[in-house]
Amino acid sequence: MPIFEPKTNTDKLYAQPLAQIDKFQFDAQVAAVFEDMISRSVPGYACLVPMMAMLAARYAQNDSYIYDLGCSLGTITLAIDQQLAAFNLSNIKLIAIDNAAAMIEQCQKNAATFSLTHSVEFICADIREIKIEKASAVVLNFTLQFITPADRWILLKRIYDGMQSGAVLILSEKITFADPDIADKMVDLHHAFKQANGYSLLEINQKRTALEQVLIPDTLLEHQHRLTEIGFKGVMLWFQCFNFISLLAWKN
Ligand SMILES: C[S@@+](CC[C@H](N)C(=O)[O-])C[C@H]1O[C@@H](n2cnc3c(N)ncnc32)[C@H](O)[C@@H]1O
Ligand SMILES: O=C(O)C(=O)C[C@]1(C(=O)O)C=C[C@@H](O)C=C1
Repeated sequence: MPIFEPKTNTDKLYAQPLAQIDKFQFDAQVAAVFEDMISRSVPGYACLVPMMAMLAARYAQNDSYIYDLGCSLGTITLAIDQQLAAFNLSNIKLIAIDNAAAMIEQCQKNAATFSLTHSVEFICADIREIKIEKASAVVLNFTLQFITPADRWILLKRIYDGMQSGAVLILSEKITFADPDIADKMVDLHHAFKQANGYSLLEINQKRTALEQVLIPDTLLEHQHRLTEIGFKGVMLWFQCFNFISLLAWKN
């Protein structure tokens, strides 16, 4: 019995043997099955979405912006819009950004079916190039891992500089481990999770190859050191399921 039942188009992108495995990219084919793909591929995703939205809503401030960087289909943004209702805030704008045109198009269609209670802007752009300002909460949900490692520090520093006093960064990532035994066990458990959700070994292996040079995970220690070095006052691990984690980092 799968842990998650597919809600939309089922992801079969790697179900057949491929003569050549291209680098994974967030194109129209991926956007069409993304909801199913991420739910069946990221352990804990179904729990992460409402909890991250709750965290963002908890730290949101009046007259500020909340950013969802690498928003894909806008799942987190829509969840934040709902969760804000409990916190009595005014003049909040949600800004959701992704550089994959297919994702932003689908995202806008999704949002149109919701009755949004806040101002929401969807932008198709590279998050390394946009201005970040007046932020009370910034979400990076499995996005930083797709940014070239050399660009990660400066991106996080720009986010930090655009955050108001007391603001938070919620950073979820697939991680790797310094201990090779633990690293192997975590990868094995992640693959078992995928198998339990109906992916075949062929699908798992072909997607792993496609992701190899595209998704480059850091260790938890690397994340913690970088955030502290940049100036975050505190960095707290609030979620972990196998090799998938989420951190809450806050500014003084
Ligand atoms: C794993 S998905 C994120 C999932 C999404 N945050 C969610 O919770 O459903 C990674 C997303 O980051 C986007 N992305 C990767 N690099 C980017 C960049 N430089 N600028 C903007 N978006 C980027 C991809 O297009 C993709 O939609
Ligand atoms: O499928 C995998 O192996 C993953 O690492 C999951 C992951 C991610 O963490 O971003 C990779 C690509 C897709 O965007 C969805 C999920």
